[in-house]
Amino acid sequence: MKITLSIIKADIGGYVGHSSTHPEVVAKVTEVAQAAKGDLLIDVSVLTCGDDIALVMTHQQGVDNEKIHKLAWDAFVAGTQVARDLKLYGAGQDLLSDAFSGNVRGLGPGIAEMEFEERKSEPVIVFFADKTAPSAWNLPLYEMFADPMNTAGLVIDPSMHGGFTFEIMDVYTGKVVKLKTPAELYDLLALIGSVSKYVVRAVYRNSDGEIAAAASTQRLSLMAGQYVGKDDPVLAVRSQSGFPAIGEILEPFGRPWLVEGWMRGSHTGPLMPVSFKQAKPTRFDGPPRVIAAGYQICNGRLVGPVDLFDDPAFDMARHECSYMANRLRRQGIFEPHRLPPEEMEYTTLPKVMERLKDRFMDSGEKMAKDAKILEKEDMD
Ligand SMILES: O=C(COP(=O)(O)O)[C@@H](O)[C@H](O)[C@H](O)COP(=O)(O)O
Ligand SMILES: [Mg+2]
Ligand SMILES: [Mg+2]
Ligand SMILES: [Mg+2]
Repeated sequence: MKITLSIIKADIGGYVGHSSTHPEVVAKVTEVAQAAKGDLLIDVSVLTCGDDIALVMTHQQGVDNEKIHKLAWDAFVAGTQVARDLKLYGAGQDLLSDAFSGNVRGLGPGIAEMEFEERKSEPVIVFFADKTAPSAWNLPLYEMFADPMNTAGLVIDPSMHGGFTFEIMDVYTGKVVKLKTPAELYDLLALIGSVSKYVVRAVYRNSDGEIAAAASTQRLSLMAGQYVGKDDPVLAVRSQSGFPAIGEILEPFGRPWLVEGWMRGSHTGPLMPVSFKQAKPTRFDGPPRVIAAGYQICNGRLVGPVDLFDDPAFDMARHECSYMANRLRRQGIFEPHRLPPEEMEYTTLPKVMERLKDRFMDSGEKMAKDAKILEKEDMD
């Protein structure tokens, strides 16, 4: 049975500020999506992380389907109305357009979709993060699908031994390139290590071309031309029997690393793996959070979710994140905690620079340097 897994997410209003969602808003979004069950949708499950809501949907309409995208859009529009009635913060924040036009791509919401033949048993993990960018998935996807020090199955399991192909997107041009690992591993790392420019869009198994993972790659600031909140990405990963085991997929999150986002989308911070209940970024609007929702898909039905980071085995990672957060917060507004100027292009920082530009005067340094050059030219 061929099914499509579509995850479409948006921030349509925060409670309180940008920290969480309001139950009445989530209930409205759920109600609209549930109404399509048995007709357009086989099943739907609603997840929240911070101030974002994700619709995890199964259906048989294929990817980029207008009806599915419109359903998600309508659910978010209905939820926005509830957020407005409650005067929640940033009601309708990620709905960048007044009207739906064929596809939610480019309209604000994040999308991760994949179509596949449902296996005898189909375990899937949906990761959902708040206060960060799609590039947050670059490092863990590399570890899950290309690093045998993380994923033992790459060495031990014959069905994974052929490796995986990564589809990488340049977020500025929208161009994509496919790189095959292990053969092109170093080329892959040369690209995805540049997290502000390249993001992983999908991963495929080399032996048969089966899709293994799909991620949202939408960069809100590039769509809106200014900072309107962080992208807060989603990622779907298929597991077991020729794909990495659940434990291999979760393992990268046990050793925290730094991602971009956090306060005002302008800082570097650790990505903290948390339970559904702890997905409320409060300290300095963070640190960035990620949840992992496990499902077994049964004839399209989403059996789950299981809260996979609700596990004491991730306590150490959470403590480590708090420790890393303390160390970084000591830097205050100074780089490298605050992102470099190129990354601040879509925030209000350029406006400050513009206001100050005419106040820059020649310093004695430059005049002295110019005088030395003239002196040298005269002597020559
Ligand atoms: O990045 C943030 C929100 O991101 P999000 O809505 O989760 O995409 C926050 O840190 C805000 O930028 C910050 O709280 C300031 O918000 P405003 O007062 O400018 O709305
Ligand atoms: Mg928000
Ligand atoms: Mg958010
Ligand atoms: Mg956001």
